[in-house]
Amino acid sequence: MKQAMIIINPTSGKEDAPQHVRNVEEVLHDAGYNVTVKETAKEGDATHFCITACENGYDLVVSIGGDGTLNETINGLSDQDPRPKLGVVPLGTVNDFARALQIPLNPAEAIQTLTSTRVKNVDMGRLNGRVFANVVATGSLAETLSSVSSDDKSKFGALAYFKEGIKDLRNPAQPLVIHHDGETWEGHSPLFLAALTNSVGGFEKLAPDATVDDGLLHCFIIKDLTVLNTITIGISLLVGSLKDHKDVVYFTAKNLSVHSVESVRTNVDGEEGPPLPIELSIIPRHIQVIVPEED
Ligand SMILES: Nc1ncnc2c1ncn2[C@@H]1O[C@H](COP(=O)(O)OP(=O)(O)OP(=O)(O)O)[C@@H](O)[C@H]1O
Repeated sequence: MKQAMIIINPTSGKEDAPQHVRNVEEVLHDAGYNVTVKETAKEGDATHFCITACENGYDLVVSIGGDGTLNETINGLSDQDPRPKLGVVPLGTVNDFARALQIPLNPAEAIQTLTSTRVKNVDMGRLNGRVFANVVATGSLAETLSSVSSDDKSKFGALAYFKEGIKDLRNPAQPLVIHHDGETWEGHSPLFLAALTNSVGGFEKLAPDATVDDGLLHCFIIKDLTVLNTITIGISLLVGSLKDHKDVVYFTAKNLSVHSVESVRTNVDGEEGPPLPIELSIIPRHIQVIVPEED
């Protein structure tokens, strides 16, 4: 019999993960899986559960939670061989990974897609020793956006980031040095983003050219943030033209590093990451993710 592990974070999003578990168990059981359920109690649990699943030859791991739980799950999967397939039931407040893969944001619909026969080989990013699935952000605005509360994200969706971002106008941009593919960008920036997928912070058109298997980091440097350009940058973010904004530098890369003479923090897949310096690279088409059948 095939083996599946369900990894569930009971605190994700609206904290309604436990009520979906029975449904996931039933769907997977009907599809011929023997199912083990593991509930996380703290940071790092999802990674450890996932490593155990790999070591015991599981065929499928399902992450039920937000992008943070997903990040921990892929950190358990990434260095194992062989690796189970990954299923995702998005229950967080943002769910960028599910948005990028057209996995339904409605949990009941997402659960039905777990038996889909369609699988996509998805790029992962490496940041120093860890792996990420969606985005790395750094700079003062990234720090401010990290402090957006789950309550606000649930209430206002992606607009919660605008609400918090406006406050950042008071903070000075930080000095960053970014090396990529033999080039260097040096200057002050309130925000540097490296995205693997089109959806960042729930903004599905932030990086419209990014596909989950293109082998590229899509990078944006905001050069300046003023009252006036916050509005125009916000509009470009919504309509999918951020890379063309006059105060934005855009490039793609397979490897890059970011340094600063100041102490600067990062945000990785929506959770606090390590401080600078960071080295980023792509692991192309690394994880097999179950995605909905094509229409
Ligand atoms: N039982 C638990 N209690 C508290 N925190 C937990 C528990 N289990 C896991 N965590 C931590 O919660 C973090 C956030 O979880 P997750 O991303 O799934 O939810 P979210 O923050 O509501 O969603 P989103 O990232 O979409 O906003 C994870 O990175 C994990 O370390």
